[in-house]
Amino acid sequence: MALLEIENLVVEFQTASGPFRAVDGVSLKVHEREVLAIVGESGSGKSVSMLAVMGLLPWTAKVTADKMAFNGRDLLKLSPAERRKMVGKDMAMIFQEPVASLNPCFTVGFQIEEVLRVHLGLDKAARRARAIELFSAVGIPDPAERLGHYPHQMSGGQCQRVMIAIAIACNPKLLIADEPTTALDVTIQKQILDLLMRLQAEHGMGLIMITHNMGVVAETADRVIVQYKGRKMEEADVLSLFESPKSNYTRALLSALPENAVGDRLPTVAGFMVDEAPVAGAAQ
Ligand SMILES: Nc1ncnc2c1ncn2[C@@H]1O[C@H](COP(=O)(O)OP(=O)(O)OP(=O)(O)O)[C@@H](O)[C@H]1O
Repeated sequence: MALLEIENLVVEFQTASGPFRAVDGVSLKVHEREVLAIVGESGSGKSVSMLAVMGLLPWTAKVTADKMAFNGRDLLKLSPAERRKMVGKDMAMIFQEPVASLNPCFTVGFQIEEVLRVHLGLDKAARRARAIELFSAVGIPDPAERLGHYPHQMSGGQCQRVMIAIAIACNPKLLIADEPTTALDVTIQKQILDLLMRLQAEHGMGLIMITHNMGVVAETADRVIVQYKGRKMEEADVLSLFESPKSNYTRALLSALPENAVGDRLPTVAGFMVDEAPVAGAAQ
């Protein structure tokens, strides 16, 4: 049984100019301990499809699917209260902007301890001990002292480590990482990716890595979904995708890697305003 199984997910937003379809019939599966990358350019519906799984979209979004099941439970039938119990505990998400994702009004210690209180019901002493343990696990120096800091007192990389600590606090079965390194310095990006991969392996989590970076895909993923304009264009294991991409869009993404630059001009993904059909089997 897949950990997460989605069939024919459609997300439409009500906008002033009428309905806008951000996700158009995406299907995917993630298994325990598997790393699935969802790759595609900005606006291709990567974040919206995962926010739909988490139940974190605004009321203007209409979410429909033939199936949306997590760990054997039908997400489409869960009450809001049941969903809240699951999100942040069994499935967790980290975001692109770590500083903005934390609440500036509370210490990072309060924020992680609140997750431990709400989801696990730990008492004060146990919460503090576990928070220190989690901060150490994600490589935050002087963890006991750091618990008393506010987000603005920490660097972007440190805040992302805090976000990761919060996300893994309840040992989730599935972690969704939405461009987790994009907002960070290049030097820090690799450290955060390495940390995520180490934690994924240690905890045996399923991991969905949302990215527009093919380098990140190559370093992390077992399987890849290529998304474009809300549709799944191609799905393949990571080696096949790099060695023999089937869709023209995937080929264009790969040829747009900076190492393929000629002279001082970076390659671009051009000419995809024309619609390309998904490759056979991608729509499943
Ligand atoms: N609340 C909203 N109301 C209307 N449209 C929205 C809303 N949220 C997202 N969208 C639109 O849905 C589309 C998909 O957005 P999404 O954030 O999923 O893209 P993405 O592939 O994750 O890109 P990025 O890498 O830039 O985050 C975009 O065109 C976006 O403008």
